[in-house]
Formats: sequence, C-alpha cells, structure tokens
Amino acid sequence: MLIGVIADDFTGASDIAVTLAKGLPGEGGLHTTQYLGVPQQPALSDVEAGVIALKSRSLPADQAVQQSLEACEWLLAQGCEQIVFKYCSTFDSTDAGNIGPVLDALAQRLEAKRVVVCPAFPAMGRTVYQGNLFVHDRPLNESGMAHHPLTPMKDADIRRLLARQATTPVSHIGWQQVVQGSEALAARLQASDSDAAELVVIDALSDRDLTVIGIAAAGSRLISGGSGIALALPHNMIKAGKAQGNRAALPRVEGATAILVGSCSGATRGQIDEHQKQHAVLALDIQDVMHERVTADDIVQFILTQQHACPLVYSSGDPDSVQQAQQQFGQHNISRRLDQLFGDAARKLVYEAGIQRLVVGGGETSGAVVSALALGSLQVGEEIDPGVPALFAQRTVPLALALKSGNFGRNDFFAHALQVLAGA
Ligand SMILES: Nc1ncnc2c1ncn2[C@@H]1O[C@H](COP(=O)(O)OP(=O)(O)OP(=O)(O)O)[C@@H](O)[C@H]1O
Ligand SMILES: O=C(O)[C@@H](O)C(=O)CO
Repeated sequence: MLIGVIADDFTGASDIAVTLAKGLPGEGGLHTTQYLGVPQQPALSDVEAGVIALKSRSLPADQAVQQSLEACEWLLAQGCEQIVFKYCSTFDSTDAGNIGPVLDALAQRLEAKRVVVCPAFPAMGRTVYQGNLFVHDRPLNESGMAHHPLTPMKDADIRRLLARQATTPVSHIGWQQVVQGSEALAARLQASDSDAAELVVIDALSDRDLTVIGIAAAGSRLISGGSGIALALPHNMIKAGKAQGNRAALPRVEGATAILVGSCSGATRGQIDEHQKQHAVLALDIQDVMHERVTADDIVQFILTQQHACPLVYSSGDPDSVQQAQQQFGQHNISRRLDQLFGDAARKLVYEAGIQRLVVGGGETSGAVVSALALGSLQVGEEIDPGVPALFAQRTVPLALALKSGNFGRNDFFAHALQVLAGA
C-alpha cells in the first residue's frame, strides 16, 4: 500500500477514495479500497491506496484522536509512505475538536513538520482564499452550515478555527504563492529537522491549484484536507514508477433497491423533493421516531411494497424543525435513535429482504448504516457524481452502495445513483 487515508466519516471516505481511484485526467488512479473502521487483517497485496472510514467527526476529541492513531498504525504497517487525514470540505468540527487535535497527534506520530491543511473542493464550490473557506459565493458561516445539526460552522477563517482547536502553531500560504507552482511551494513546505511542526493552511481556488499543492506535497509524510487534496497524489506515485495507473473493472448490480436518508442539508432536502415527484417516499416523523412509534420493520415493509417506485425513507427536516426537535429531545439522543433505526432497517433490508442496491444520504447516517451491515471493506468503482463513487461489497449476493455526503449530488441524485449501480 502506497497511500493511506484516515477519513473522519464514511461519505468523506468514499469521496477521497474515488479521487484516488480516478487520478488526474488521462493518467489513471490507484487501486483503492475503502475499509469500514480499522481492519483486523492485513490488506490484500494489490491495494495501492487504502482509505479507512472512521465515524470520528462528532466523537469527543480524545476518542477521535485514539481511533485516528489506530488507523495510522494499521496503514503504516501496510507500508504506506504517505498518510492523508481527510475531513469535510466544509471543515465540520467544533471549537473543542476534532480536526485540530487529530492533526496534532498525527503530526507528532509521523514527525511531520509542515502539514498541509486545505479543505478546498472546487467541484462542489468549496474554495479557500486568504485562509477563508467559501461555499460558492458565500463564506462558510453564511452557506447554511451554521445550521448543521452536529457541527454548526459559524466562522469561515480556517486559520482561526484551527488555532482554537490545535496546539500546533498555524500558518498560511496565500494563493499568490500557490500560483508560482509546485517547486516554489515544495521549498516552502520542506523544513529542516530542527523546525517545529506547523499546520499550514493553503489557499486553493481550482483543481489546478490543488494539483500544484499535491505535487508540492509529494514528499510529505502527512497531509490533510478535503478530497481535492488527493487529486495529484496518484500522479506522484505513477511518476515515481510505483504505480501503473490501472484500475480493476467492477461489477454492475441489478436487484432490489432501498434509499435511506438522514441528512438535513439543503441539497439533500431538494433531492428528496425531486425524488418524490416520480417515486415513493416515506417521511419519518421525529416525534414518532423518538417515541418509538416507528420501527425498522415499518421501514422494511414500505421499501418492499414500493419496489416498483425506487422507495426512499427519510428523517430529514428543515433548520426550524431540526432546532425544535433538538430542544425537545437533545441532538445526541436524536442521532443515536435515528442511527439505530436506520442501521436496524439496513440490516434487515440487506440480510433478510435481499436488497442489493442501497443508497444512503448523509455522512453520519451512512456511518450508522454501513457499521450495522459490518461489511469490512468496499471496492471503489466509478464516480456517480463529484465525490460519490459506486461501492461494491464482495459477498455471495453482491451488494452495491452509494454513500452520499449531505451537500453532494445532482438534483435527481437518488434515482440516478440506482441506475449507475445497475450499470445504466
Ligand atoms: N429531523 C431531524 N431532526 C434532527 N436531527 C436529525 C433529523 N434527521 C436527521 N437528523 C440528524 O442529523 C444528522 C445529519 O447528519 P448526516 O451526517 O447524516 O448528514 P449531513 O451532515 O447532511 O451529511 P454530511 O456529514 O455528509 O455532510 C444525523 O446525526 C441525524 O441523526
Ligand atoms: O468533503 C466533503 O464535503 C465530503 O467528503 C464530506 O466529508 C461530507 O461528509
């Protein structure tokens, strides 16, 4: 294994996994596997990039650090030369963690001196300029992320956010320096052994900038960012003669379908509205969920009786209803209950009801579903939409999955994803 990634949620893991599997246009990527948690066994010998999906984004910081270090040890034991810490392109975290504390710990473990910090993902409108994160034309805190149920983002300045979270000093490289190219940037990132560690926030407005940064960071033991930071990493390995740029062909899966959605993001709510114009949709009422008046069996029954109409079950609410529910029940109680419900439903759907194509909306929700399914590892297939690959579990009965980050995907994403999983 050449490159190891520690991702702080499951959809984020598939986002960077598909970036590594794709590589730069015309060049090809790496043979990539996504692991669901830290594996107990060694990786297969043909895996070039391994992405460990943790569900650490909203854990207490000490647990996020411990899990990330365990993941790092496993990746190092597989021979990884470079470790990437993947967080959200909207830098989802609280003042108490988790990006800063995990970076502190990984930098110390890997004796990394200059650690790139770059959440930019231009394909999804996330860019970093003068240390500030934008979502399209809005600073992060005005993008809707201030209402996120678990990690409300109320500041756009990555340098300030990180300085509140990390003990390692934070510095910044502006876009004006990035456009001078990889060589100049590499010189800035190389530090002598006596230098203290530094978290270096780097501006990036385009894939071209991310490519410059990725090439400049070829020799870095530790880098961090959104999936865009991995764009040029396969190129570095191919150029060094360590990888060929080939990818294995993956299966197409037809068969029964289910869509489970817990994301409350604006994009996801728009996709649910679109889906219900032509397909079957069941809304879970949060009062019913919290008073246990709705069960996993109710979800399974709906999915099975509506097979002709691409059935979708969602809990998602708008910011007002989410806030009301949080005041009444507490966000962590809601998440725990919804995770349990979606996880139980997924287990019954896949292992008892024979569902073969499963689409999940939301990172936390995907984490709950995939953990309940205990799949171990997934092969990374083609990109359905930016940042969302088709994923395949090798089982006697094939299972294809799409794990969608809250804000990702075209308006008709859910029906489109089912088609791509079937090879349409
Ligand atoms: N109606 C609701 N009221 C309050 N909380 C909800 C409701 N529906 C879902 N949630 C919670 O909101 C959170 C949504 O997080 P999730 O990570 O699944 O989506 P997301 O944040 O939009 O996606 P991503 O992390 O990929 O950006 C989950 O913890 C879920 O339990
Ligand atoms: O970086 C992103 O935006 C996504 O991969 C993600 O992590 C959302 O959960």
